[in-house]
Amino acid sequence: MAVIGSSMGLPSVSDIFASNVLRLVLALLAASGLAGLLLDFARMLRLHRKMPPGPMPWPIIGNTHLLPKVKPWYYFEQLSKQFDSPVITFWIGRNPTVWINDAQSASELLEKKAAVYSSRPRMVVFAELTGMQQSSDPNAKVPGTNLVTMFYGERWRVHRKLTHQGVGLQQVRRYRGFQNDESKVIAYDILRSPEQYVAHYERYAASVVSIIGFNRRVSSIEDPIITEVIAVMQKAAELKVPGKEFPMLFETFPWMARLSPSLFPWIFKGLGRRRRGQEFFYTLAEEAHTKDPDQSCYVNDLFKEQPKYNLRKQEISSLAGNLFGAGSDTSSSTLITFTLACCAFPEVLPKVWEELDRVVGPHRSPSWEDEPELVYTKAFVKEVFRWRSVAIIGGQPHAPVSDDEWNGYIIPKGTWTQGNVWSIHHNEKDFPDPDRFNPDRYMKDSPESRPFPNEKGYMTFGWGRRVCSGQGLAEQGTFITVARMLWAFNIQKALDEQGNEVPVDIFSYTDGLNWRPQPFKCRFTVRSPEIRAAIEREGRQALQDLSEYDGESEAMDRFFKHNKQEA
Ligand code: HEM
Repeated sequence: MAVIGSSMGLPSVSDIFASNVLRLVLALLAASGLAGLLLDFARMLRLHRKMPPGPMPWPIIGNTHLLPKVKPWYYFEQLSKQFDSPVITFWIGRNPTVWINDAQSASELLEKKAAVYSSRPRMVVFAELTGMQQSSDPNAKVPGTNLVTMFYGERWRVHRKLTHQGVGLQQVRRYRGFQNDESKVIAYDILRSPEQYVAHYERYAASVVSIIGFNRRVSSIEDPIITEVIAVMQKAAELKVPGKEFPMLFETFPWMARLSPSLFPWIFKGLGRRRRGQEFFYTLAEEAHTKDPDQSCYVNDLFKEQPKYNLRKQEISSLAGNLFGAGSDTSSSTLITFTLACCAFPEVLPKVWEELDRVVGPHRSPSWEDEPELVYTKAFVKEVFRWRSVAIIGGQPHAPVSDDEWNGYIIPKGTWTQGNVWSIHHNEKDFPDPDRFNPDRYMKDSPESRPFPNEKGYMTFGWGRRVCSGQGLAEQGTFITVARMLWAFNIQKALDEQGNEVPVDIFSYTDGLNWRPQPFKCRFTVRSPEIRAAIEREGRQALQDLSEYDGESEAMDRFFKHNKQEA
């Protein structure tokens, strides 16, 4: 019968058996997939109950569907109010992330328990796929390369120590001379081409770290280190923000990262650029070292330390590159924010001018020695750091090295823990009328001053053991530059063709985790003929003094020419 059936086009017994087996296998696969999903969702629900409050997660996608397209820090501030808790949990895919929204909780968790919150979470895209890796174990199969993303541990300590040898608090006083000179050049440049003020700030910031790192100044706003590197940093900072473009899939299902890169060309194209960037900084370092191995600069120190710490090529590259990556976009964006604040809040200027005119006068610009007497100017600088902090979600996330507890809630080991600096600096309780730029809140006896959990009164540079390595350099440079710009110019809104002021928007910022104001026009008017003469005299002298750092980089020319050809 079976033979007859088969010859008539009916399935044979073996066919029926095979298709039943296939169905069974498929059913088993589906059942085990479903069981896995249910188990995973049960894990999510269990954690949801134990962790700080937040919206109910869905299986697999968590709360991802709730994420706004851009600037999620506003949304997390709202969530914190909605759940009446300064610390909230938000599920990005299958992973819980914790967002800290006020200064007291940030201080309790990230400062007082600095030893616990000293690590970084696993970052599949930004550390593993870029080839940087995160292990802090020097004997790991694939050790970490960059201190910014490295897990807390032995290798991270070596990188942190080396970075501090370059830009630590003890070191940065030595840089005051050329940092001050580069800041004088900003004022001189703005006098001559005020419409390019952003490029002047960027040149200044890049030049300071370039002298520290490579003993070579960045003398032109056309230098590719500005036009290319800062642009790449801005793009990378946008991608790192959880939102529409955040490569959530890889973080949620890390195994996907092992699939062929050709399946995700849009992501891997960007990562390729980043890899080339890593080679680029090594080439620059090697060039500076070969030119003058005895010259005192950071990369020469790194080459000296290389045998002691067994530094790999990629590590030298990342240590040198971090000066630009972490230090140039952040410092220049802070100065752009300062300029916006002057345009939007002209009423704060007369008080700071009164102090600068009294302490400094019109015949020379402010100096480091004036600092103790420039009390209001220092309050002004603090308010610049607070008002629109550049690292608006505190840079990279922290992660606890062991399970932790906060207010009876659990925060498991390795949890992505982010200080929402926007919310921290925008809290009415600590900073009444927070969108108003108001240096008075940093004056001790002012009725607008409020207690804060740290002495500085802001959390712009992060927390605990991962606090910004370049904080001293950035604070000292921002102080001298803001003081000089305030002394030199009346910075105002631009005028249109009819002579009316063009309004500025204090909410119009870029979307990256290092944000800056969207381009806006403004007016720089020198405050007096005596001040103009002083800016010109000091600017010329500064350029002369800085000429010892002038020089071309063939490696850089080659790299950017090659890149242009490839593009
Ligand atoms: C206004 C300027 C700057 C701001 C607002 C800023 C802010 C930050 C923030 C918020 C972090 C993360 C801290 C944390 O995880 O708790 C950070 C880390 C870091 N910053 Fe800065 N930064 C600035 C300038 C600089 C400069 C000039 C350098 C070096 C030349 C630098 C080097 C670093 C490094 C190496 C890290 C990683 C530290 C680690 O993970 O251990 N930064 N910065």
